Amino acid sequence: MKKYIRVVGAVIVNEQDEILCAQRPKGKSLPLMWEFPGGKIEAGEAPRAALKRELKEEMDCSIEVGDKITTTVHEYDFGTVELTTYYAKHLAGEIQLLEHVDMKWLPRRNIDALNWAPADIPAIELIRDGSIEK
Ligand SMILES: Nc1nc2c([nH]c(=O)n2[C@H]2C[C@H](O)[C@@H](COP(=O)(O)OP(=O)(O)OP(=O)(O)O)O2)c(=O)[nH]1
Repeated sequence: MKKYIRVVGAVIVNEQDEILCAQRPKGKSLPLMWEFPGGKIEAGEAPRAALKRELKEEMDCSIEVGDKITTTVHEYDFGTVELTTYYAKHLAGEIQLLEHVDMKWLPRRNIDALNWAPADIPAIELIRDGSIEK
């Protein structure tokens, strides 16, 4: 059976209604694709706590986690990813790229212009269309 991987992603919105997009490194799964910062939920961990931990580890910043956007399940060749996205606010700490190769703040209406990881597409459409308030 395929690995089932529970992942959380932070949709960080700034005061200009731009969204933080992060580019994955070359040497890992989904090389150079764009994603929301975040990662795997550890055993026994609450999803929002996992998101805060991952943002500290990947970008050395602290966030406030807000409303859930959506949960989607996508089958990759390396496993099945269940991705849950949450709106979040950047609270403190200059964003560092400790795991990503690039980042962009994109206006909400333009976020579908990047080459997103396939699991992210339903969330991207909801965010772009503003179906969920931040
Ligand atoms: N953080 C994050 N991961 C995503 C998104 N979309 C998506 O398909 N994923 C996938 C990529 C990875 O396979 C998995 C996230 O796990 P991770 O970030 O801890 O994994 P990784 O491949 O970088 O690291 P590793 O397992 O090789 O140590 O979920 C997303 O928007 N954000």
